[in-house]
Amino acid sequence: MAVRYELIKICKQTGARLGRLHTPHGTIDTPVFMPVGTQATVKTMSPEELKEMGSGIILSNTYHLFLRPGHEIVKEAGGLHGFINWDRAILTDSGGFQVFSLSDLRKIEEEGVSFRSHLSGQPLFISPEKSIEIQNALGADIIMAFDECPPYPAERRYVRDSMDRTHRWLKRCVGAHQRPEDQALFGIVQGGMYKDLRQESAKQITSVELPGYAIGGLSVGESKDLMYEMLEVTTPLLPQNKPRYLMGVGSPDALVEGVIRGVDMFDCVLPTRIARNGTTMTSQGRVVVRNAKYARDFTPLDPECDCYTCRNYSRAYLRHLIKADETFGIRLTTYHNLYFLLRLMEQIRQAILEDRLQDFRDAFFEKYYGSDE
Ligand SMILES: C=CCOC(=O)Nc1nc2cc3[nH]c(NC)nc3cc2c(=O)[nH]1
Ligand SMILES: [Zn+2]
Repeated sequence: MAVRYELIKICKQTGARLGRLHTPHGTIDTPVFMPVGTQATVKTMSPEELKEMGSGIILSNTYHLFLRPGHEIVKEAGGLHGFINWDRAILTDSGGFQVFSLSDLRKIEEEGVSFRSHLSGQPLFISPEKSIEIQNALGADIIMAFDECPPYPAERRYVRDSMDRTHRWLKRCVGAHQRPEDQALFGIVQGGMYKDLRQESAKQITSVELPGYAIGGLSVGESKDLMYEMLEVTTPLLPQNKPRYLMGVGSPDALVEGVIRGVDMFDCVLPTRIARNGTTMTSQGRVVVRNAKYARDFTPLDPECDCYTCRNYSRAYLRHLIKADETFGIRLTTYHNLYFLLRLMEQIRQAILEDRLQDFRDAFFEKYYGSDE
């Protein structure tokens, strides 16, 4: 079995799950936040720093690596693990979402998706079989089925036709997968913002026996309340003994609320993306450290954080580096933001263990958002 999920405990206050994900590259405690390394690197972080902050699994994007350097080169390097010198777990997406969101899409049809490279403009084509071929070459421990994430908002008819095709594509992915014993293929539930379609998609996707299931089509511009509503009708239909992965979600509130609604795995570019413009997440809420008010603030970024950044540097220094566009500055804010989210997940896991996740949520929201959101 490539990837095995072990359910450890269910929080009596919320129903949230504490688990362990056993993979060929180590065991990961869940709920887990996965740093995103789009082009085979978590921007500005070394593998050693990611290990130091406790990350056991990172994400890389199939679309980007297919375009550059090409999956054959990565395969010759020994797969992604050899290429990036990371001996812990890796998850790759199927390329679906990036094709729709990055390239100038030409056509979606039963066979696959035609598009132009956002780098060279050259016409390209990805099918479920091609996506699996690329992911088999990249060698990630967890790979994703090729799906369509419908735009938001979208007509019911469009969502229904798209999700039916995603179900047909899943079967083609299973058929094309060459290494199921080494790489765990996850299916992806769709259904847009239509509760009945979500339930039907969950039933269709879970009718295919797989090591894990993802909840797609969310965090695409809908309100958080609508996203939570869709989670509430979807996760109860997913098998308890398999991991649930909510893609593209990573703000502190959405992580806590997602765990409370039965999600085990998350990924998001937010912490690394906002770090690059000097915005950080701290125990007292967001601190935009590039703001003038921090020019003479010689205190740590987050007084409650024991990360490398907070132990060694002041807000004034971080502000200076960011303003001066010094690379070291975004390394320090990136390190802290990732550390903050990984520590938040640790606190969430502890709260589940002690059956007090709702209390933790309320206290955390009060401190981070200043009001009970
Ligand atoms: C990324 C891991 C594996 O995902 C896939 O291979 N396909 C896929 N990716 C998504 C990514 C998303 N990001 C957001 N918001 C930032 N929403 C997303 C929705 C999807 C989705 O429906 N499908
Ligand atoms: Zn810190």
